[in-house]
Amino acid sequence: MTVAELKQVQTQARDWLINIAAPFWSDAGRTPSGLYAERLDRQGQPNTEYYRTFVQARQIFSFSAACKKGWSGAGAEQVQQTVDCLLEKARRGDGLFVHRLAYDASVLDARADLYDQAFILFGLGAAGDLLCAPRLFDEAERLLDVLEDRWSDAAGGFNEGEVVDRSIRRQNPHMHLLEAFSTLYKVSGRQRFGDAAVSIAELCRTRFIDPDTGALLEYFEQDWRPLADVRGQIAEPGHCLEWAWLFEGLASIWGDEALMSSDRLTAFARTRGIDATRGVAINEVLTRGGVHDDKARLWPQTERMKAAVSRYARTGSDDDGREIINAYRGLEKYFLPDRPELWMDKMLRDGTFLDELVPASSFYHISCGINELLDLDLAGVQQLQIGCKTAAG
Ligand SMILES: O=P(O)(O)OC[C@H]1O[C@@H](O)[C@@H](O)[C@@H](O)[C@@H]1O
Repeated sequence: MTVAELKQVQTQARDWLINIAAPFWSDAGRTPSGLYAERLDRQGQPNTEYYRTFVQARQIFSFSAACKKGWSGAGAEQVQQTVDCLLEKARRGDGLFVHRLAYDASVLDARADLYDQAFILFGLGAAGDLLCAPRLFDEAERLLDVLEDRWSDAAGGFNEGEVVDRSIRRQNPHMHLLEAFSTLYKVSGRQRFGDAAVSIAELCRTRFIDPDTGALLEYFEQDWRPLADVRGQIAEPGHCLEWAWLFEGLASIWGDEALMSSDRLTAFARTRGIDATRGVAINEVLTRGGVHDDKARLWPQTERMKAAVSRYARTGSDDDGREIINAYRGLEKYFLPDRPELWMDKMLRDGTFLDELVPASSFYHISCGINELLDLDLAGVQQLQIGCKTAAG
């Protein structure tokens, strides 16, 4: 692995984001009511059945990121329009946001879900930053007030709300809360968001991570003990790497705890969760050994890349550098060969893909991964490597 190879991957990724994907997705299926497309067919035509609020919030992030990376399309105007639309049409009287909207932005499913609220917080952070609008950070604080008041749980973390089965608890929405709080802290500097991020990180370290293997567990009892059946053994390599990336970003306020957890999560995912034949990160393994779901969705590839990039910036190691390239090459397999602005989501064991609509929701994963990659300061890493060699010699 050479720095030239990493530079080449950065150039390819930037070109894909700025010249191929952002211009296409900002236009295809955008509704007059101010919503981004939810799903497209493989000819690029939208399916208008429903619009999930968390996908809108994810797109707000994606287009904000593309603008910040130099895309000069209609990004900021659209972000403003979609944020306004969500605040006006998707917010309930109690301050929580609904689950689904219709094509005209009327409410289709008024239930509130924690995962959705996490992405609303995240989108408010990204939009507040792009539009230089601190009032959007105020809106995020308002939503956090409601979550703390209504859904915080005595055993730690939050209840999941009105959509999912609440007889079990899951780490997943908490991971996205950490992502949202970290972003809001970074862009607003408000300590409240930093404190909220650290409190979720502590919950992960003490409850979600299996002390024996270092893997991230998924499913829990109400008091955060892992479920006694096989679900309590499931680990998703993509999530292990997603948390590792979040922890790398949290090191400045959480210190060594963050880096130690990232090291263990990454080691588990890389040893157990990569299928060398297909060159991709797979969906699910079991902590006691064995694979639980050998399909490989698109998003674990971007988490593999994000973890590798953030770690490479810290370690400068060849292993992390090579992982960046392997992860990007794995991700490219999901782009349609004749229409690279579109993607497939679920790779099967034989390397073929399920034939389904193209989910807009994956644009968030890809643009987040590319954003991280483009932020990588290769000259800085080279300085770090020289410093390490000098110290060792
Ligand atoms: O299927 P979509 O909505 O694109 O999400 C894909 C995945 O994103 C990740 O960040 C996690 O939240 C996963 O639990 C989720 O399945």
